[in-house]
Amino acid sequence: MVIPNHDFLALTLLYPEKLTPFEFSFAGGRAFIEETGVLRLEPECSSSISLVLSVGIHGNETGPIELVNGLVADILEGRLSLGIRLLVLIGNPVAANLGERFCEVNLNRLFRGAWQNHEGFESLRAQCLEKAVSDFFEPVPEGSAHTRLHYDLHTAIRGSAYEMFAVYPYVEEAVYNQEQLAFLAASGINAVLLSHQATTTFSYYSYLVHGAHAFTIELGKVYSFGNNDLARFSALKTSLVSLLEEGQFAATVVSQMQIFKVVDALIKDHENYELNIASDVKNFTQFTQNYLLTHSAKSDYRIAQTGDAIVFPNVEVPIGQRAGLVVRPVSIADLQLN
Ligand SMILES: O=C(O)CCC(=O)N[C@@H](CCC(=O)O)C(=O)O
Ligand SMILES: [Zn+2]
Repeated sequence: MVIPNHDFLALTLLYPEKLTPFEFSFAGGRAFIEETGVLRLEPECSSSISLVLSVGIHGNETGPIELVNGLVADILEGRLSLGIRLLVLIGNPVAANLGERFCEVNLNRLFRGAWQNHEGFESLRAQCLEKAVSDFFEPVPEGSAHTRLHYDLHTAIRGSAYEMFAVYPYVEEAVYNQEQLAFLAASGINAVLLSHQATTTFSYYSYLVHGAHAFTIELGKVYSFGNNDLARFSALKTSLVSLLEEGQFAATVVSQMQIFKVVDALIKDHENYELNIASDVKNFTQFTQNYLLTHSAKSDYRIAQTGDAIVFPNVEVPIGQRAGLVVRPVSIADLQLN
């Protein structure tokens, strides 16, 4: 059996919950469907890079799914010659079929075993995705000369003043990887948000548990299937093609990237929690000191310093979860790079 029409996305959406594993050969390697939405591609040649490309962790974030599905078809049809190990994951096919961010619970809050506190499809899926990543990285010992990578591609609910940006998972020692930042810059990523704490996101899981260079990458605003302008991802596509074919990291100067640190996480603390911004306010919109950003029966949040900005504002979350981040620009010259 092969993937009909080499369309991994169509097969995944046809069998959104379960798929019997199968394997087949393609020019230059062997392909393994391990589960629905889980495709491992092993090149014939030896490789010192293992890359996880995950998309659709939020089901309605379709642009990255279409981008990566095109790359898979290019590999299977011989237009792209695979030179590295690759695991492609379509995260939440059930929610993708519904055009929803998630069904019962946000999948990107369920990693590092947090799925054990929940039931339903997303809980099972987080467990399945963790296993897929563990199995994929297992043959390449951590700390060897082998590079483990995980790029988790998303799109944001709102537009962004920096259209494409990456979330750098929390790094306790605050030393950031220059080669990865240069790769992101060459891929059209304009800004990087330095995470301030441990989380239960997919990229943080791969960083913490598997020692991978791992990032959540936001590729502009969310659109439904068929309505994405894939030309907007052309810089990322070019970088990914040279990584997939030659194992080379595209690079450009990082000095143009805007770096942000997190000042505060806004936690929804009451049913009537309000964000004092219009629905079309973009990510990275800045405020002046003392601006009343959030209000609830339990708390008020005022901007501490002019220039502080909002990212990921969203009050449609359960009480206790993040309703946004307040971030502050920092100079890249002040970061410790290795
Ligand atoms: O646009 C939004 O409000 C959310 C976009 C999104 O899904 N972002 C990720 C970020 C994950 C991270 O912090 O690494 C998420 O909220 O899961
Ligand atoms: Zn997302």
